[in-house]
Amino acid sequence: MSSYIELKNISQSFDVNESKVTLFNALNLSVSQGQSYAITGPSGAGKSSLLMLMSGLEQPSSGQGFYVKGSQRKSLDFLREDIGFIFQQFHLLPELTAVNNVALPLKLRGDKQAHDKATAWLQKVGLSHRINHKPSELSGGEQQRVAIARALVFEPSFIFADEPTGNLDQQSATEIADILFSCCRENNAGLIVVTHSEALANRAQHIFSLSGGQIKAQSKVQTNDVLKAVSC
Ligand SMILES: Nc1ncnc2c1ncn2[C@@H]1O[C@H](COP(=O)(O)OP(=O)(O)OP(=O)(O)O)[C@@H](O)[C@H]1O
Repeated sequence: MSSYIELKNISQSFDVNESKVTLFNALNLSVSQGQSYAITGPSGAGKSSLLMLMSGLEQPSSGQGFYVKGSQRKSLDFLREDIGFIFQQFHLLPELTAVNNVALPLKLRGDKQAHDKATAWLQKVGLSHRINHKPSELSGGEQQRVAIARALVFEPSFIFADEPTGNLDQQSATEIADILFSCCRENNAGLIVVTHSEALANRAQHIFSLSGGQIKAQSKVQTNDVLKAVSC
C-alpha cells in the first residue's frame, strides 16, 4: 500500500533575541513513497528544518502535516515507525561493531532475527568484510554504508537524508549515492535528500529549491555523470 506525506500551509519561525526569524510561510509540499526528492538551497534557508517537519520530528509554528496511507489520513506522529534517518556525521555508536550498530534498533524492538537481518543489510551495502569492525576502524564512506543499512533495516516507507555525502571525498560520495538511491528504489522507500551537491540532487527524480521562504520545483541540470546501476 503506497503512502505519501503532505504538508499543508506549513510555516516555521523562531523567536531569537526578541526578534522573529521566519524560515517559510504557508508552504505546501507532498512526497510519495517510492519516489526520490532532493531539497537544495542556500545555507540557512531552512532545508534541515523542513526535513525535521516533514518527518514529524518537529512541529511547525502553524499549518499541518499528514501521513496518508491508503484510505487513512493520520497526523505525522504516526510516521515515526515508518522512517529512517541518515546524517552527514553518521551518528554511529562508537563502542558497537558495524553489525551491532545496525542490529541495535531491531533488538530494542525485540526482533529475534536482529543479528541476521543486520548482517544481510551490511552485505547489501557491500560491507560483509567489515561487520565486526567498530566505527573508528572504518572509513567515512564505510561508516555511511553502516548508517544506510541501519536506516533501511526496518524497511521503512521513507528515508530522510541530511547531507549524506557532505563529509566524503568525491569517489566515496558517488558510491554512497549509488547505494542510497538503489537501496531505496529496491525497497520502494521514498527518499528525501537535503544537499548542496548538484551531482547528488541530480540523482533524484524531483528537485526542489528552498530559498527566501519559497519552495520551487527545479529542472535537472544536464551533466555527463554516468549513473551506475548498482544493485542493493
Ligand atoms: N530551534 C531553533 N531556534 C532558533 N533558530 C533556529 C532553530 N532551528 C533552526 N534555526 C535557524 O533557522 C535557520 C535555518 O536552519 P537550517 O539548519 O534549517 O538551514 P539549512 O538550509 O539546512 O542550512 P545549511 O545548508 O547551512 O545546513 C538557521 O539560521 C538556524 O539558525
